[in-house]
Amino acid sequence: MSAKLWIQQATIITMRGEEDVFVGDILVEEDRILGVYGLQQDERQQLEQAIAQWGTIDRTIDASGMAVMPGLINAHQHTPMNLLKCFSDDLKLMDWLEQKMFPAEARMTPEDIYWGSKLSMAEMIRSGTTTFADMYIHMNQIAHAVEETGMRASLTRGLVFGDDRVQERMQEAVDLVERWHGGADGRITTMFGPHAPYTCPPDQLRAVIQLAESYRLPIHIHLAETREETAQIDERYGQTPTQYLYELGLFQQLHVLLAHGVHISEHDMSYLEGMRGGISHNPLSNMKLGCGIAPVLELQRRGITVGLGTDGAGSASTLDMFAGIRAASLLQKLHYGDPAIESAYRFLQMATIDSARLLQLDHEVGTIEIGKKADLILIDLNKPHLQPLHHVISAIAYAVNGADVHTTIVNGQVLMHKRELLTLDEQQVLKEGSMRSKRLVAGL
Ligand SMILES: CSC[C@H]1O[C@@H](n2cnc3c(O)ncnc32)[C@H](O)[C@@H]1O
Ligand SMILES: [Zn+2]
Repeated sequence: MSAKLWIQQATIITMRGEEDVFVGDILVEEDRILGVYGLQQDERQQLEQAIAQWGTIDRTIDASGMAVMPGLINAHQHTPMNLLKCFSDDLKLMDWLEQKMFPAEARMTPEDIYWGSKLSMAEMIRSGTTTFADMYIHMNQIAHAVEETGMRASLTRGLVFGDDRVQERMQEAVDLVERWHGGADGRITTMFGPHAPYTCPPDQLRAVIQLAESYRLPIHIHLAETREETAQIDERYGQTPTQYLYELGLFQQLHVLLAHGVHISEHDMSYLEGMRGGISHNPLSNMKLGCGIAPVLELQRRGITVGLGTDGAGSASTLDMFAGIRAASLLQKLHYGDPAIESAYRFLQMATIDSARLLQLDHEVGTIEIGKKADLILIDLNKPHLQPLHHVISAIAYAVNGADVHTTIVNGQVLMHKRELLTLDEQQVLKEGSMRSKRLVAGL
């Protein structure tokens, strides 16, 4: 249960500035950070006073030899796709979707979605992700899984149009929003989710934009993932995918979470400049599907927020955001042929506070600050691949793996401690996941 938690003697990485790294203690009361204390004498006195006022303490965690940082925020995911991981690799996006994913998804029952999303949540909690943005079907099941696991999530009913079930799908999107926005003690928020320019014709896209505007909620959509998408949208509408969304008015009022943004030209960027929201960069998925390298640094130079996601495990094969951070950084070094092109710290920001901005949660999570939600991870640094520790930020960006996460806390609740999952029956999740995945992929 959330109550009074004292994290002692950690290397605290607040993500409020590159130099804001120090050894100290954190007090958590209920769901929020009550205090952050360094080793200076006055801060020690403040800590002692706070502890004295508390009286009883529910839990102390000795975090010496560990780093504590804000939980990672995966800005683009399809959680149930963990059931479809590593069964159909080495295909191009459209072939992979049409020949493998869509047919497997057509077999998915609500129970499959529930267990597939729980499998992803187990993997995320284990690897230090505390919040994720999800776009999928049967979202009620995912919301229940979020409620039970204690994670924080932004949920979206993905809308693929192309048959006569448009109204039914729109209604499901509305039902999700009405039932779950602000649910699970405020840990769940929602968005509207037209899937992509190539699966959403103009009339339907306009209808979703109107809906989102009437609910004052954001939109989550795939954009400009492949060259094929650019060619297809050009053929249909004589526009780039970014221009297509711009001309439909997507960027006028709404906060928009764009997934991928790989094929965005200099000219396209002028459509995005000043937009609310931004782009989830998903380097693992982009590399695996051979999509290309997103112009991350150019977008950021134009003031467009770029956060970090994995995409579903069906394409990324892993939900380990530390692998995503490393990939994002190495890709840009390689792309520019310049190892100094961007700092390690900047990529950690993308996975924390910048992703939080994309989910409109930056007032609550993404940094360690008094009054913010206690979404924290402890990383065990006392390992051969992390020692000697010259520079903790470099170690986290280039050498830490999800398996180094020792403790995961969301909303003040400890979800994993000493690598034991506390809100999930891991054996049951593994068993259900493996059994269900066999049926979904049989013959595909
Ligand atoms: C209708 S729910 C979401 C939908 O998105 C599909 N999907 C998974 N990964 C990607 C990707 O990289 N690009 C586009 N669409 C993707 C998933 O299979 C679901 O059908
Ligand atoms: Zn996706």
